[in-house]
Amino acid sequence: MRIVGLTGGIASGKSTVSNLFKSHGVPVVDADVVARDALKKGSGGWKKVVAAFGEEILLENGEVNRPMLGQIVFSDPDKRQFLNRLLAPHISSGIFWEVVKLWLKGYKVIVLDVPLLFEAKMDKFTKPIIVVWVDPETQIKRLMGRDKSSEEDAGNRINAQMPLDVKRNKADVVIDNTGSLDDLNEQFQKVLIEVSKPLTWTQFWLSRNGALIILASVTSGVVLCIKALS
Ligand SMILES: CC(C)(COP(=O)(O)OP(=O)(O)OC[C@H]1O[C@@H](n2cnc3c(N)ncnc32)[C@H](O)[C@@H]1O)[C@@H](O)C(=O)NCCC(=O)NCCS
Ligand SMILES: Nc1ncnc2c1ncn2[C@@H]1O[C@H](COP(=O)(O)OP(=O)(O)OP(=O)(O)O)[C@@H](O)[C@H]1O
Repeated sequence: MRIVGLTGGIASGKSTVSNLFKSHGVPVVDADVVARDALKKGSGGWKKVVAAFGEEILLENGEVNRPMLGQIVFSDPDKRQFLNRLLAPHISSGIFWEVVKLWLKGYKVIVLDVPLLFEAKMDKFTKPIIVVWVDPETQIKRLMGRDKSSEEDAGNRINAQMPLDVKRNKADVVIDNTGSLDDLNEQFQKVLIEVSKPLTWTQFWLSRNGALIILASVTSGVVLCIKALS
């Protein structure tokens, strides 16, 4: 299986590119969705966040007040690192299981849409790595437009990530999304051809057996736990 990395800056257009992949039948694992699940009321991530940030971070219905938590962590790098450390194991295991499910369904190509692919060092599991780039003026304009946020809030969110130019230099493929949606679609069609090329025999062997070894390890771990508990 080919695991394609899709990343970029906040509001650079990753979800827009993800939707193009999905509309062409390529499944996408969206790290933002996984991260949202990891913060759902009662989950392991939720418990850690409530213990760390206090019950004042909750809405009346017990869910995390996301805008409030966002205000806190995007204006304070230490608190953001702290939140990242709390949620990272839940997000990476959530992504792992989504990948396993798609692999078991027989998909040959899947896309991981992970805003913090480089920051979280998940880039080593994906090939090729696609970076969706936009120029800084367009990025802040689109971010403020989409989230109805102030220039200060949008700037804080942009500065919370590795600079987009640095990400661009680490990419195997760059999609420049500064232009129109038609421009984006034109670039996407070339990328789609590239990522749909069959794997070489070596890549195929490594991906198939790598996944089998991981599955076997997880299964034997579960069996050992059940034996130890019984
Ligand atoms: C702080 C939270 C509650 C704010 O929620 P909110 O609904 O306002 O934003 P949302 O989750 O939709 O994220 C929007 C974008 O912000 C950026 N972003 C999110 N978390 C982070 C972070 N920790 N560091 C830098 N950028 C981030 C991403 O580009 C993301 O696409 C939320 O972002 C969160 O739980 N973040 C920590 C989990 C995480 O690292 N998510 C990114 C997945 S790799
Ligand atoms: N080429 C384009 N022309 C005009 N608007 C665009 C273009 N591409 C994306 N947008 C708009 O810009 C905003 C940001 O795009 P999108 O949500 O895809 O970014 P993202 O990288 O997924 O953001 P996030 O990191 O927050 O998840 C959205 O409102 C989207 O509709």
